[in-house]
Amino acid sequence: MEFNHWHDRWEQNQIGFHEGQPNVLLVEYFSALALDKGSRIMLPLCGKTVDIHWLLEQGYQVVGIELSEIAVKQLFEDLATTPTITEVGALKRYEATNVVIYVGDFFELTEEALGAVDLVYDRAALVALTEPQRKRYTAHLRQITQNAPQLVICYEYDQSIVAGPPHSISAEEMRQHYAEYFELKHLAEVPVEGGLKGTCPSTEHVWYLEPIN
Ligand SMILES: C[S@@+](CC[C@H](N)C(=O)[O-])C[C@H]1O[C@@H](n2cnc3c(N)ncnc32)[C@H](O)[C@@H]1O
Repeated sequence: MEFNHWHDRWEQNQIGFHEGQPNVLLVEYFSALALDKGSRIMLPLCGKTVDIHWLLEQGYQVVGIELSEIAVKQLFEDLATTPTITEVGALKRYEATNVVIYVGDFFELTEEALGAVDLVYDRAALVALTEPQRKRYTAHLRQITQNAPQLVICYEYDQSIVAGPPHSISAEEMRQHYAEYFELKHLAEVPVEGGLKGTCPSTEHVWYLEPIN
């Protein structure tokens, strides 16, 4: 059912979540992480985000996973590069210089297929999922990335006014998923201009999750 929702949205081009420019909070807060050039950044549930272009331009490697092959085909068209396509278990692997994107269900992605990751960048991934899925998602993400640090951008608002996705993620929920494994650094809270979906007052939050060793 959830899969159909996202496939339908891509087929009908109902992708209001897709930003036509690099995410402003990514651009503002990324440099503070002082990540070495060439580091490998994972984008779960990546869509065809322009953030991938921006990260590549900054000299990073990108690995992502996205359910919709429509999105992944459009991403490589936008990147103006022809990927090599192979099959890896239940997933398809699109690869070009410095970028690997898996097509399929995030929960099918293994640690072996993913490879080493220096940072997870989660923009609109956690918020895309229902509460039971979020518990599975955070556990699986931690496992396949071996608790790599994360930059997380998510929304918070009164979920009784607007139904998700995007779902509202409170600080308490972030702690429930991650506080056992990471120090949670709250980098910013920014009001969403005009409210969520143009109606509901909302804030966008930026978190940095630093692994506890
Ligand atoms: C809200 S969008 C965000 C996309 C991207 N992160 C961005 O910022 O534009 C969520 C994306 O997750 C994808 N998705 C949903 N469930 C998924 C799953 N189980 N595995 C992989 N991708 C999934 C959807 O197709 C959709 O493109």
